Amino acid sequence: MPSLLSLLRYRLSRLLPAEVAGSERLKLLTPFRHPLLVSRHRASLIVDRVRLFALLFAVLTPLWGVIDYLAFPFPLWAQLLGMRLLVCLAFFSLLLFYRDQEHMADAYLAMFFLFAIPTLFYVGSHTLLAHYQLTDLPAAVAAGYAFLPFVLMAGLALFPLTLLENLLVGAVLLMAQGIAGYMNWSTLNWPSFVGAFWLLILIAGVTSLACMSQLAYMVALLRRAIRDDLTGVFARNSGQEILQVQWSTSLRNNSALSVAFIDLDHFKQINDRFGHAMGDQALREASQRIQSCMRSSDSLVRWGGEEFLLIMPDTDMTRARQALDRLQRSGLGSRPDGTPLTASIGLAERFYDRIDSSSGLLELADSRMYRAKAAGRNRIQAI
Ligand SMILES: Nc1nc2c(ncn2[C@@H]2O[C@H](COP(=O)(O)OP(=O)(O)OP(=O)(O)O)[C@@H](O)[C@H]2O)c(=O)[nH]1
Repeated sequence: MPSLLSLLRYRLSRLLPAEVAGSERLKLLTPFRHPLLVSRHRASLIVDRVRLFALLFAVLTPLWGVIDYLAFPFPLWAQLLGMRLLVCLAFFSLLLFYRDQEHMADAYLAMFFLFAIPTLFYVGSHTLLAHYQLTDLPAAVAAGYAFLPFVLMAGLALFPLTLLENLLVGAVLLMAQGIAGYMNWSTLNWPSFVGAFWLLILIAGVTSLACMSQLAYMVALLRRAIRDDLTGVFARNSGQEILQVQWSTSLRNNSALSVAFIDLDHFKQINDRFGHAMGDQALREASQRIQSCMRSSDSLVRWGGEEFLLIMPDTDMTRARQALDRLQRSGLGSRPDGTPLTASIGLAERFYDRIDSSSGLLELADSRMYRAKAAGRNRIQAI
């Protein structure tokens, strides 16, 4: 029995892409606590997909007018064409003029526009079609208008969304379809409508899986691109991006921003005496120790070989100093000979040091780190 249970657990765990680490799996469920870079890249990917969708719809919507012209009497086809041209204009405007700032709020707004435009068209076209008694080919073409929610639901699969986001959008689409049926907007008869509604629910389920697996691959690829292989903390390139974002945020919110350079002391000796593998182990342990003392909003970056940058948003000099004192007390691990591994730390803060650029803040923290080295190592230099 236990072996059956463990087999089941194993099989279930294999349903998720293997690239996604255990701790990352929760990120597939809700958008909360996504790391800054994941949110930024996800937001810009979603807005790019919205643009792709908008281009596709902007081109296809007026083209369908030819079929309306062949199937429907005048003035129905002309009224529908008028609506289609408006929709085309709205999609082109979304494609050309929507500006995103790599925030999830922008991504949600872009998706809202993308889905609102066809929804308005859906309501408008059904209101119009309801005034005509259509039979044969015109009735068959009119039935096609009922399938727009299916196109939207399936199109959702293009986006890297969490389960919660997907359920919310899916629920709105299902609700809209339900209301359309209740108000008799649908061009389908009741039995066909109910069958179609079930189909829409099934598509919603498949779409959720597609969205989550897209997100899973995005998170995994991003981790590889932005993380340092050895320690798992942010690599230098992503650290520079994070610093830029945090600097802009601190300017916008008029909030504190502290950065600290942490350089391990006499690290070369570990490599020279005990070998590179032991050096690697010491680097991994030190980075874990630093991370365990940080807040979840702080970012740890491996800036160079044995040098780390700690970025602490919303943290003034006093609180940053307290955090680093705590780190020094808890230690950075031990060297292979059992003696403590120490670091020289240079700390700078935007308001306290009256700094007006992110590069100035970095330079000051770096120069203070060198002063900590010169003053005898294993210390924090904050002035
Ligand atoms: N094992 C290992 N060593 C590394 C890695 N990256 C850099 N190093 C080593 O880190 C050492 C840094 O040496 P130094 O710049 O002289 O610094 P230090 O010995 O810590 O001396 P101080 O900073 O002055 O206290 C070099 O021996 C590098 O080879 C790495 O990924 N793994």
